[in-house]
Amino acid sequence: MIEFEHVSKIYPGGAAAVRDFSCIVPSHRTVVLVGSSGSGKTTLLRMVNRMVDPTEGRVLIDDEDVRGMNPVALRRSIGYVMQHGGLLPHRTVRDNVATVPVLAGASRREARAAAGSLLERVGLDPSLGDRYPGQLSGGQQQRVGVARALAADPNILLMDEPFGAVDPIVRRELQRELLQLQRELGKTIVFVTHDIDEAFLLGDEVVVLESGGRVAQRGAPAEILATPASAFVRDFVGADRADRRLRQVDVDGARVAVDGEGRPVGVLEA
Ligand SMILES: Nc1ncnc2c1ncn2[C@@H]1O[C@H](COP(=O)(O)OP(=O)(O)OP(=O)(O)O)[C@@H](O)[C@H]1O
Repeated sequence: MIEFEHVSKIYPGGAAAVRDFSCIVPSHRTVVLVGSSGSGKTTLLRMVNRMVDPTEGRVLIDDEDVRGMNPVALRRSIGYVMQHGGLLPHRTVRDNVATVPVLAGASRREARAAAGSLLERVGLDPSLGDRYPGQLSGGQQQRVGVARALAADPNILLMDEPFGAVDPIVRRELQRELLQLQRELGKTIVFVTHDIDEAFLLGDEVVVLESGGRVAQRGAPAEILATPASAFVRDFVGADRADRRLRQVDVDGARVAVDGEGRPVGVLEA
């Protein structure tokens, strides 16, 4: 479990990036922080692995204040996936995935062998392990980023817009694969995005942020969609969007769901 307890962050000479934010991320669940640019999402995420220390408040992992933990050991024990993969360009894919386990004391041989099965797990042919990151597509690089984050078998995964830089079709694929992985692995995931559809797809709980890390609303996706807490949330989640406003029409005895513009989107089951 991760707990943000009244955290604030004021960067030197800057306004508050985050002000008095509290949130609990239960173990084995996915919490998505969603908000527009500058709402403090990355700052919050980095408080968990101490890449940023809050100016006020505390972050606890399983009831232990991260501030008392060694930052290097902490970072090695938490998986972190960044928007552009963050891969080391001069190391092969296999060595990129093996880096953290080797730093943590695994033998190079063991770690490289484990890297092969991790690549398979994220849907890559292990033969790609001998390439350099620059020789992979954007989607493949992001998969390697996920494999690398999983390499030390962390309980916690931090994901910062991990699928932001790939085209919509590959993005959809990566999202589906993450859902499948999460069903198998049950990590505690904090996922940052500015894409509300991605948030609704992946989050057990979604936290909608306004600027300064202010919580506009939190809850299960269906709750937020059904009862937006403010005009800001209603607008942000597109509650009035035609593709969100479904209704049922009867066609030849079948119940068909159509969107706000009357386009059919599916058939309702009995
Ligand atoms: N190192 C820093 N020094 C000063 N100000 C910073 C620093 N990092 C972030 N900020 C400011 O803090 C605010 C929140 O930034 P943050 O990166 O957390 O937002 P974000 O929601 O992740 O945005 P984006 O979606 O654009 O990545 C912004 O106003 C940003 O300019």
